[in-house]
Amino acid sequence: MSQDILQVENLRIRYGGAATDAVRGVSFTLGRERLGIVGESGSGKSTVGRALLRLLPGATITADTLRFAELDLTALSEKELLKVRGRRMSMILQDPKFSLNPIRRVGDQVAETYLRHFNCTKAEAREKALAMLSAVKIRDPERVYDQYPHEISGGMGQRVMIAMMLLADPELVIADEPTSALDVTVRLQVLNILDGLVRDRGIGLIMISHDLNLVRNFCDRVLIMYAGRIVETLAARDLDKAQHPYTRGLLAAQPRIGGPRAPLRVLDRRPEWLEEKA
Ligand SMILES: Nc1ncnc2c1ncn2[C@@H]1O[C@H](COP(=O)(O)OP(=O)(O)OP(=O)(O)O)[C@@H](O)[C@H]1O
Repeated sequence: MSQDILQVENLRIRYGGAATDAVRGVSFTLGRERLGIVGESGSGKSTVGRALLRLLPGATITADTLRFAELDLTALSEKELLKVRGRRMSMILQDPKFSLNPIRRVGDQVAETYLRHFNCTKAEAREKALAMLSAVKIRDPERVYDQYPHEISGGMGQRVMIAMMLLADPELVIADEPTSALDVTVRLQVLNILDGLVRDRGIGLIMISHDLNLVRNFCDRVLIMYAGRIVETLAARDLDKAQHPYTRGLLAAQPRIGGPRAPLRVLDRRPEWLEEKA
């Protein structure tokens, strides 16, 4: 049997009312690895991520295959999805402000994730939540547990979100720009945590990012998306050897610190890149 955690074949997604598909025939597999998805804003990266959790109300999702472990994701009912989301598959978003409930204590929100999926007491869920807050390097978890979201910093909020998403020990984590709002030190800590999950627990990780340096250094493989399609798939270490002119354009458009001053490059876009492959 395949070791892939995820198999995606010919995934198409159209938002309600849109004239064209936001994602147009995307295919890839994910093993127990770190897979980066990069591309400019609007290329469809987040839409692919959300489609895997079927978190796209009003959008039409079709695929020849959309398989997560033994599950056919296209066939799951909403009730079945509730058992999968946050338990076997979870998504870390860029900004904790949109994901934490402002009027509930941080720790209660984390513990609730555990209570929802496991048959345990509130005290056990609290213990689990405190342990996970420590695991994401929150120094005083007891104090943070009792705080409200507005009382903690953005970096801490992001770690709380990550704790919440990892508490139920998921097999697949989709991280959508998880570190772009964080300062450099916290960012490294978060990447270390995610890296440890892949190496020690064998999860599959999808890292959605604009940051080519990040995916080059952190991921095993990279998918490059342009206008709803994957234009190139590469081993992350080979990113600089990319062949597709769009990927080459993305690489060339990165600002370089310390190099000679030069005008920032503008991305070239050609109509033939939009064409469907035969
Ligand atoms: N809720 C929505 N309703 C309608 N169209 C949407 C919605 N969300 C995204 N889109 C459209 O789908 C396309 C893909 O957007 P998506 O957010 O997936 O891109 P992205 O590559 O993740 O961009 P970013 O890096 O800015 O998040 C874009 O054309 C976008 O305008």
